[in-house]
Amino acid sequence: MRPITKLPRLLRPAPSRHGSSASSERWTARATRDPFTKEAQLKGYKSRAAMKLIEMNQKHKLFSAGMTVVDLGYAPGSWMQVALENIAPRGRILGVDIIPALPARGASTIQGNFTCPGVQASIRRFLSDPERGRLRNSQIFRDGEAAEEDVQEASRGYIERERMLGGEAHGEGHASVDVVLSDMSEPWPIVEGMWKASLSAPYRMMNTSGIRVRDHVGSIDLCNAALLFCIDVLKPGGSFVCKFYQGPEDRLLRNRLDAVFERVVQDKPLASRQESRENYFVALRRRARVDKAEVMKMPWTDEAVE
Ligand SMILES: C[S@@+](CC[C@H](N)C(=O)[O-])C[C@H]1O[C@@H](n2cnc3c(N)ncnc32)[C@H](O)[C@@H]1O
Repeated sequence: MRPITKLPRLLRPAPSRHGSSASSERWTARATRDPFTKEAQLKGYKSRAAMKLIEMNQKHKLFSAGMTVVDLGYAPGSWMQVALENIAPRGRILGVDIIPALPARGASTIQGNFTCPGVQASIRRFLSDPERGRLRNSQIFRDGEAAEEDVQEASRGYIERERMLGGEAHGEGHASVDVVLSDMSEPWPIVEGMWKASLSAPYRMMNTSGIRVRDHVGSIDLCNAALLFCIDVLKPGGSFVCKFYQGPEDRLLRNRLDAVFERVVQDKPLASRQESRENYFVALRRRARVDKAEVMKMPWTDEAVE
């Protein structure tokens, strides 16, 4: 294979205002050698993170055609690309991120902090609409003429349309999601390079602070928030993938996941750098009956668990 000497802009860090810094040169040198970066680039993914989800999907069969997926922390959007490939053409995906980023074609997005109640309310509103971001009125313009029944259909509110679909009402997005993905990491501001950001190559915050305990606790908080959300919106049988940085609270998160899902696997995909404490829990088959209060009441320390 021809060696790749120049990385596409999305897979490169933004240079500093004064040209490339030593750290960005080191980053480029490492990325140029990295087989996962090369493969992601060749396959047209927005980042090498795609290779992690591809591997986890191969092992755990997360996706199938027609599914509804929520992708928490989607930017720049490579997990979204992988999910879309597997759920197309009728499947729907909603990405949520603090930063604005151009979504993959066919995806819907909400920009905001997932831990804010207002953002979660917007997600639920999106999920309670059976169309979930699909174009509603396209059929009206078929052959340039509006059929009367199409006009009537388009003018109905979504609650009425859902009622007409035959009792598929999900309330506030309740239990209508097949897979929740969370690759969120507590964001850390980057202090240079913002001037080069655009929607297709978004300004990206750093994923880790370099302070182990901080990265660990921050990631567990985000996983807990995502797990609570899963209890509300995942269908029985649905799956959840969440990233965390290893540390003493992994065990509690694992116990909570065990209470909500029939099978939980800890995974470190090959594309996840060996030197990183990044790990994933893949939780499969959400149980039908879950008591949210009981799950979140679970003891906080390992000693109390045993
Ligand atoms: C590692 S990146 C995700 C990469 C993505 N899975 C992909 O394949 O392109 C983590 C993302 O999580 C987002 N994030 C972190 N905390 C968040 C929060 N509380 N709400 C929404 N997004 C968040 C960050 O802005 C960042 O874009």
